[in-house]
Amino acid sequence: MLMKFKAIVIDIDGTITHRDRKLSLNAAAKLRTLDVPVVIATGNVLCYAKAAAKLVGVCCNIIAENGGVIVDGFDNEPIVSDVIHECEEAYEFLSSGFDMEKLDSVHRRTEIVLRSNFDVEKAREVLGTHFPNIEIIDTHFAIHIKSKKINKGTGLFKMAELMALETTDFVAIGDSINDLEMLQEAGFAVAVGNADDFLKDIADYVSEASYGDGTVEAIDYLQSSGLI
Ligand SMILES: O=C(O)COP(=O)(O)O
Ligand SMILES: [Mg+2]
Repeated sequence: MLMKFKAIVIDIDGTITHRDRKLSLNAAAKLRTLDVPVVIATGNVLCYAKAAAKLVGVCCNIIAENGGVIVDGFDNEPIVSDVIHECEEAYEFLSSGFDMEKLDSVHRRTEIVLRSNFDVEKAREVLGTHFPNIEIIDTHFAIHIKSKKINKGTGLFKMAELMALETTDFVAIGDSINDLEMLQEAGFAVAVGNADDFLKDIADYVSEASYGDGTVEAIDYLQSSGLI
């Protein structure tokens, strides 16, 4: 029997936006029509993700800060992972040698995010083995200093529990490195056309179209194949 997936978990930047982060109206319109719940999973802070979810019209189960912050309902208290201290220490360690500009630091609770204006490879080298639980990732939209213990995959695991679903009940859609674990954890993985090659390699479906139009194409495919 054909597997019917019960929910969708979807990235924001690069997946329901254009290259310049403007919302893809096509993707928003498509997501709004779905009968299955749509969970937003993003590297952005919770208030940004909540506003995006509300405006797109999917609301309101959200995985923010790459899994560090999770909320199941617009007005509920978020679950916040206790991982910021080591990220702060890694940032302090690096900041004397690099010209780093923090983004959204007032609202960010579990990771440090930086503008993409410094040599990330070099920073990883300098970090070396000093912080074994910390990684630096580049989503093409920002640089994240984050705990290795947290990602959108661990976030999806918690969210699935909150929704009384299995992670394999989800279709996951994304575009970059911070979506990797989520796509691996989900029952069906979609990479949009602009996605990194390593994401396309592990995806069950790779859209020809890029950005928001890639999401529309993938959802059309899921619907016409009876997968959702
Ligand atoms: O926060 C980022 O760097 C990218 O955000 P995204 O996870 O919504 O693509
Ligand atoms: Mg993205």
